[in-house]
Amino acid sequence: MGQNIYGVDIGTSNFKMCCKDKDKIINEKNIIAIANKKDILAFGDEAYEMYEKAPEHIEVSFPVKFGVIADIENMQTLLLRFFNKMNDDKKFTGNTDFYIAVPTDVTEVEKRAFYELVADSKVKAKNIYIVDKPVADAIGAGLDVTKSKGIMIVNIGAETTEISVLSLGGIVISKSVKIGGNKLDDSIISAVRKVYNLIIGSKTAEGLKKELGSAVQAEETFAPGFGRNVLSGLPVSVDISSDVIYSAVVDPLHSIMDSIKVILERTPPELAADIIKNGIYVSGGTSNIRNLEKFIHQETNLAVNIVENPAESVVRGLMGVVSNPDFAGVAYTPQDKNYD
Ligand SMILES: Nc1ncnc2c1ncn2[C@@H]1O[C@H](COP(=O)(O)OP(=O)(O)OP(=O)(O)O)[C@@H](O)[C@H]1O
Repeated sequence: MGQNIYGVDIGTSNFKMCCKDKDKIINEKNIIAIANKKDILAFGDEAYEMYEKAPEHIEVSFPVKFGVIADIENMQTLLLRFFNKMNDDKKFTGNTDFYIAVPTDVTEVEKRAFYELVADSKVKAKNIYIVDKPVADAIGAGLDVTKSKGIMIVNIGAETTEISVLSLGGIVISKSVKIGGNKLDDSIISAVRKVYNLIIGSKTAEGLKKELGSAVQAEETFAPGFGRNVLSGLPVSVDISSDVIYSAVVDPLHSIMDSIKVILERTPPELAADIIKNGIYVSGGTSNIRNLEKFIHQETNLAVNIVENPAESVVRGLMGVVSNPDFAGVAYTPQDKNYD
């Protein structure tokens, strides 16, 4: 009988899982495709291929909305599928412990749902621990969260941005706003329709964001956008300008900036001094957008550190908690926090 330890970061757009004994991270779309309301056709990246393309009898859905679990049954199925994939579909017979990253600025019931998801699932976890997502995020960024030093970490995901100030292994302030990469995609869809009379899907918008997106205005480049012309109704390909994409993404980025400024204003002065010295740490998939560092620096005058491989920072941090005894104190059970 072996024992293995898994870390999970259940995001709105992406599911991330790692395992202590395997040098492997699963990072796939958190999505499931079900036919005739009962047959699982595909999950993860394979199901995402079907998104916005499937006929009526196939439902392709994301079970997490705005960072919280909206569809427990499908999320449990996905957890088990990803767990089996991590184990190469071989039956694992030993003990399994789970470390789950949980957002902080949500209700206790919503937090507890993450615990129950794993507790009630067929992964048969022996022990389940919770780590606050911003704490795991900072550890994944390579920071020592246990010191009496203020750390500001901003995670810009798909539907939420979590802005937190940490010290001594705990959260001093944390605020979650419902703006992330998906808002940028929606904004691109509207702009492309307005400027080019072109209706595009969300996958095309996401592709344009990755290819042309920038948080500050940069030299104009073009990429093809495939969609349907509003007037003729016919499918067409149009060369989309990076200037149009920039104008679309800058508004939601400014809204995120406003929330960062609010948290900076509320940060106790001694911790603010540490943030001035060390800068702001930025993670989450959306922090991959070009020139974000420059944009946040222009707005705050603070140094900005974009975390390496920012979408996987939280799940890396969970493995940091497991492997470094100095971080043992940041993991807890619902009983410890009385949200039982
Ligand atoms: N190169 C890139 N440029 C811009 N955005 C990107 C890039 N790569 C990924 N993204 C965006 O990152 C987002 C996914 O990030 P992440 O995996 O951190 O989110 P999540 O954890 O699923 O969401 P949430 O934190 O809201 O629950 C998507 O909106 C995606 O389009």
